[in-house]
Amino acid sequence: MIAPSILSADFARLAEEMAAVGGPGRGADWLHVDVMDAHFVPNLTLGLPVVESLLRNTGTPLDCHLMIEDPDRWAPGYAEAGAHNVTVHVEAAAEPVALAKNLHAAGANAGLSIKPNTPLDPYTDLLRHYDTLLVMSVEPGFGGQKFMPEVLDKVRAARRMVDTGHLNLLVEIDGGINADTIEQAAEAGVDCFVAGSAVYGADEPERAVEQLRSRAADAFAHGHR
Ligand SMILES: O=C(CO)[C@@H](O)[C@H](O)COP(=O)(O)O
Repeated sequence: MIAPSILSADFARLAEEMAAVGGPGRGADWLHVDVMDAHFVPNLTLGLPVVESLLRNTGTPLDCHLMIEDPDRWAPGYAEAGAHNVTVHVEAAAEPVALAKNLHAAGANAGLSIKPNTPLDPYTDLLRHYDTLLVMSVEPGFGGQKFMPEVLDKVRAARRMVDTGHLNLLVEIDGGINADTIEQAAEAGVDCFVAGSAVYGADEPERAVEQLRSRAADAFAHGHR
């Protein structure tokens, strides 16, 4: 799956930018929306009122990545608004099990994200309550950063736990994904790739999505033969 990150889109033309990457069946599978509060990360983007408008203007499922403090308080609002997947950071959530239950009760899938230096091991039991694991492959906060291949060990570990039935979730990766880096991520076992600058920085964003998808599919098959 490919989830273009609208962080790299033109914020004055978000409806057109979402349409430019297509939708289910042709183009983007999900649209990735980075919510940043200038506290959990040193950047400020958008919040619930904008997400509500985005939901009214697209049929593509929204994948909301909350890089915010106190997600226990704020994340359920994104689920109630109709986001398909709401991801919170394990480093910020106070009661992640209760939070996942609240997200499910509000009708969304629950995602848990880990920063590059956060280990996976302490959270594997917790992940049984989640539908998505978002492995950050850059320090969260900004688009256009360099991919950190060292996080792929966490992807491989998560993939093994999914393939052996210990976990039941999608493995997602975010940060520095482009035509050069997507193959190693796919070989490690990623299911869903977030890409911002590689999609919205391309001359033809929808074509960039399809190129990423085809490279990932070939590499995934290669890594799991
Ligand atoms: O969450 C983030 C950044 O914190 C990402 O979703 C970025 O939007 C990815 O941008 P690229 O690295 O693909 O340019």
